[in-house]
Amino acid sequence: MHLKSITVQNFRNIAFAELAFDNSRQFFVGENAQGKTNLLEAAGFISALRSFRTSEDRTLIAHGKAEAAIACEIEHEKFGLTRVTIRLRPGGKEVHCDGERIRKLGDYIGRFPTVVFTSQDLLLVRGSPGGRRRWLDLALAETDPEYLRALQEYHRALASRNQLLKRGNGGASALSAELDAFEQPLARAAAQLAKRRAAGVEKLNAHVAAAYEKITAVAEGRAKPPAEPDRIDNQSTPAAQPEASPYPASKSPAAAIAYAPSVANGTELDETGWASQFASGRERDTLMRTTLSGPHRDDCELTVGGRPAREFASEGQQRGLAISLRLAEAAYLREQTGVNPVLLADDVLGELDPQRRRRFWASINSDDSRNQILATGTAPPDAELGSWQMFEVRGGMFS
Ligand SMILES: Nc1ncnc2c1ncn2[C@@H]1O[C@H](COP(=O)(O)OP(=O)(O)OP(=O)(O)O)[C@@H](O)[C@H]1O
Repeated sequence: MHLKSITVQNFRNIAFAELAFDNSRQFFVGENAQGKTNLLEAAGFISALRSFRTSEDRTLIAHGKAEAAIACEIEHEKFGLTRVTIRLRPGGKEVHCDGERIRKLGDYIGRFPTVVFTSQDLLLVRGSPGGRRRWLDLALAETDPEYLRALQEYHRALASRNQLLKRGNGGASALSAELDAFEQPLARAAAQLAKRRAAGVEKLNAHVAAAYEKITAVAEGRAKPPAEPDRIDNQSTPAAQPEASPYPASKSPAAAIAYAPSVANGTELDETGWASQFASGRERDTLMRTTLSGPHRDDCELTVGGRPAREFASEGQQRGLAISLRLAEAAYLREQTGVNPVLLADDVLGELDPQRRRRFWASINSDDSRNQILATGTAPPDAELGSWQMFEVRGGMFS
């Protein structure tokens, strides 16, 4: 899809901006705190009706204003020319798509995919599991309405179960009838989530590996196993040298993502299996006053050269991996929906070393589909990155 225009009103520090985009890529240049990210945030809002920076919609409304608005004209692979308008008020949002009021997120999410690249993406690699789960949930929810339904059902049932556990009067046996009632939908949704996450991550993994290989000179090959712990010279044993590997270095996967469910055999459990799983955790959960395991505690394991990226990858590799996750997300969305997402690159280019930066752009440009890219920076892009439609941003004004 292609954003042909965007109009933004009372959105953070943007009082009013009406921007028409040509068929090339758009670059927003300006000093810090001028409104560059705010514009990308508004553009990204059309995908899942949420900001990529905050879950608090009210913070998006300009100080002292009653409401904010975003309107986009989109050239879309499936729907043709489409107009989306969004009004944000402290009490909620109102969304229209070609004049039709959207009432359910499930009827809308995934129609207009965007993928955002920000400096915060490094947290996908280095941060806690919650960030990776949110990333995965969004990619899967945007491509699979059943996934979104299961996710919503799971979180509703989980919140009710936790509320009950917090009250906790009388221990697990006293609560058993009520727990039964909440664990039924919880188990149904958990079985769906685990199965769909496993399948989704497997597909994403192929894209992560391909993207990482494209943007990284895969000279890293197959990493050496760690030295034996009782050797004080910190040398690998001869058997652990790379030539002992049964795989040629160039064939070993450089980067990978794997589903790491919090319940080890979670992907094999059906609804009944999950129900007994939750039931068996009642004593412990009542004591701790919360549900300690389940899909809400899942993670994704990221590796480079077969080793956990968080502990062993270099800073450059971690940045490369974070960007690969986003490129993989874009490829996955395109593969699953047939719609080419708009890429929103928020000042990430400066953070990559020149070689990875070149490869990043080459990997995007080599794509048959040539995604539209809206990018920001405090300085104009290098000449080698080709031509852009340039906008200067100052105090929430665009010229
Ligand atoms: N609700 C709001 N109402 C008015 N202004 C706001 C609101 N929320 C944020 N701002 C202002 O928006 C500005 C930040 O804009 P933005 O995050 O787009 O910066 P930027 O141009 O991307 O800068 P950087 O290069 O530092 O990321 C700040 O001046 C901030 O005070």
